[in-house]
Amino acid sequence: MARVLSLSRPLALCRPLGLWGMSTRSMSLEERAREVFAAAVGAVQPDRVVRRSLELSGNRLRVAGHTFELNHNLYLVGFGKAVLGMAAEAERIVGGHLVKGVISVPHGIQETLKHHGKGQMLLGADSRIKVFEGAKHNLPDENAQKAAERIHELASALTESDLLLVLISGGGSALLPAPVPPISLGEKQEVTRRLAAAGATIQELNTVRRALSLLKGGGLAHCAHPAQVVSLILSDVIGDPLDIIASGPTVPGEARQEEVWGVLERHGLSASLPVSVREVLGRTGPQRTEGERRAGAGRVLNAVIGSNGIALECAGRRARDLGLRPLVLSPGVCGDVRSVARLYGLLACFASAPGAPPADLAPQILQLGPEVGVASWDLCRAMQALEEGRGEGWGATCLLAGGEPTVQLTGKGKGGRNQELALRVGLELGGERPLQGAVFLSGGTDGQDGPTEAAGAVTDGGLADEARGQGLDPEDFLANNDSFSFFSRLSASRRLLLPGLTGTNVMDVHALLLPVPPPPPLP
Ligand SMILES: Nc1ncnc2c1ncn2[C@@H]1O[C@H](COP(=O)(O)OP(=O)(O)OP(=O)(O)O)[C@@H](O)[C@H]1O
Ligand SMILES: O=C(O)[C@H](O)CO
Repeated sequence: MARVLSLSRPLALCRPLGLWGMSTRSMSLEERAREVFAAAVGAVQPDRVVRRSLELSGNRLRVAGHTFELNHNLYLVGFGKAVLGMAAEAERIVGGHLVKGVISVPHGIQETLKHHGKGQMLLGADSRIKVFEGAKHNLPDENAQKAAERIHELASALTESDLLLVLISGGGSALLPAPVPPISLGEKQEVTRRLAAAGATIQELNTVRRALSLLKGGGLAHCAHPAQVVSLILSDVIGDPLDIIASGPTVPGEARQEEVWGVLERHGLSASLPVSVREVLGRTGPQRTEGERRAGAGRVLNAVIGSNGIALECAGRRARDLGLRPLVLSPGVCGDVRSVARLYGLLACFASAPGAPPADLAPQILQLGPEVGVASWDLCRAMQALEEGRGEGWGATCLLAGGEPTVQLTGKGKGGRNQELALRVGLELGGERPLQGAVFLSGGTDGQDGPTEAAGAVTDGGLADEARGQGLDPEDFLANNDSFSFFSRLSASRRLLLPGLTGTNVMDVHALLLPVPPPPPLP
């Protein structure tokens, strides 16, 4: 088995950002929600996650509890949206031993990071790492394929005394296209595009990609054998599954043909595949011998160095510093934004009811759990903590969650899942019995929500009245998936979350700030 590690104790490095030093008492709940989000994003900055995972002392490199000898035998490859910043930091730490490197990063990213003043995420002029930009619009293209070829060449030339540092983050699949011959890049693009359009999940999409690629599904580790491979992974998938993140190029495992065909059939592609794809999928027998597979796997260390869970833990720390009572619900929230919004609305009612919460609330909350990827156990734990919080004398509770809900796109408006979720939660909080003071924030940690310049939005129960007072009907905007236009036109955009491109991506962060409920009315 390849060694699989998750660095789950990053708390010493949760550094507060932003309005640090300002008296927390003078901050509104909305300001605190924004600070908590900034802390979540700060905790998973590419340079920071690499800094806390690589420790060089003399010629010894320590990674995730393992030590490797460096002797000008280090090579580096990487692919993903956050990889430029990861590579810049890695070179600062181990550059003295680095022979050469190749990374594949999104089209235009160097210019964008420069423009946003993120110089620490750029490589120096004398860098030994060659940068390829490609995969415009997150689709594999010829530039990304060239990068994949260089990465393939570099890995294939390594020897037993070499160490290959692999930097991986979300978006890595599109940035490392190496179709198994005779599949052409165009054919692979077509299969991926059709699967995505048919609504395939990232697990399904990457199950197919692993089977059609030379480098995915452990292919890169296989090429690098007999060198030692160390992968540092910034996860953008719920549950941090190593074989799915960027399609697992350093996670050995044979493609399970039935699973691949199952996905293609489910999404109506199996009867109309290109001949080349059929041929590759029809090949029988293991493509690598068992001995090769075992040998390769033994020299691979995969370490998750940044994830939504880590971002939430650090956000919780910051919430505590800001006088809030942190409560992490789950880093695995998924499902339709309508159900997710309903869940947060119900949890807010549960927390805010004067005296004991109404008896019918807990069953309704538990019933929604499976639809939104949250285990009953986590919901029970959260409800218990909310009840206990009433007697503890803390200020507001900051309920934190993360993940990647989905939006059913039926309209033609401009928006993103975070803005749509925030709008829907705002309406829930202002429902039949408006909840006073509760604030909700939803933001994409990459700083970009859908095709908009915002990361998300902050709302509360006063949203609907505020909008109607300005002649805006929230329901009309929702019906057209037009949440960005809604928030742009409302109160001079003050509810939008606009951090700019952050250079990282561990999916979305949700923060529901719940003030202490009023005491029950006197009998
Ligand atoms: N008008 C809209 N309203 C709401 N959601 C939208 C709209 N247009 C696109 N989206 C959603 O935005 C998402 C795509 O945007 P984005 O690139 O931020 O997410 P992503 O593909 O998951 O990328 P990443 O993982 O890098 O965040 C999809 O979930 C899509 O449904
Ligand atoms: O690159 C990919 O495959 C997705 O971002 C999931 O990691």
